[in-house]
Amino acid sequence: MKNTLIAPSVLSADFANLQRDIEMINNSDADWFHIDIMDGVFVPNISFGMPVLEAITRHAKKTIDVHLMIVNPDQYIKTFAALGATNLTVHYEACTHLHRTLQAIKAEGMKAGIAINPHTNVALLEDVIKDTDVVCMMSVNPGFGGQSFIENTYSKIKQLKEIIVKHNAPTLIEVDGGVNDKNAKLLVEAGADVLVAGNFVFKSDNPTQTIADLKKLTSF
Ligand SMILES: O=C(CO)[C@H](O)[C@H](O)COP(=O)(O)O
Repeated sequence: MKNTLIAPSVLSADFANLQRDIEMINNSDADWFHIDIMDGVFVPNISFGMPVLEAITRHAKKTIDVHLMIVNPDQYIKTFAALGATNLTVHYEACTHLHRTLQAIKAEGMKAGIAINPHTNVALLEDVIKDTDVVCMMSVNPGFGGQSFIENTYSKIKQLKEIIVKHNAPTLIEVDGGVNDKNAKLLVEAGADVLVAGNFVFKSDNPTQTIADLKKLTSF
């Protein structure tokens, strides 16, 4: 039985009612809180920073999956560890010494993740895959929620899964961007382990039910 992990993206939450939305996730079938940190440099958007993350982790009762869409992520590893991040994911495209960055994340007691943009070939991860706990595969261009899913993601997942199996790596495949009820099962069949969903969850009439439906749809 495949137990797919569901990670609602807080980026799409109602920030005027953030505690309400955090409690919704706490009480739902979701597995992770997906936290999108954007600096306005690596991506053309600024989301939120440490004060908001501190407020989230004060109330969140599930895995805190932090996705850094920032330049110079090495500068902030200790900060996010202190704020309670469970997973810390950096962008391949933002790291000069990626292997060292992964080691630094683990040294702070966090799971180490690598995110790749739609244009980045998964083969570039082969030499660090055994050191990687999560690969966050962007299925939209990073920076905004509510974008359309990029279709070649399926083949990238299959290619990445082959690399993970070849190296007997502990790596989870997380898909981030444009996930919905139309592509979720196909993504899991291609090899995805974790599905990030922002707008599909938070813009629905009943986010709790939407999460439950996604979980049921992808656990088979
Ligand atoms: O990383 C992100 C944007 O850069 C978001 O997590 C991603 O887009 C999820 O939002 P949605 O499900 O609405 O696409």
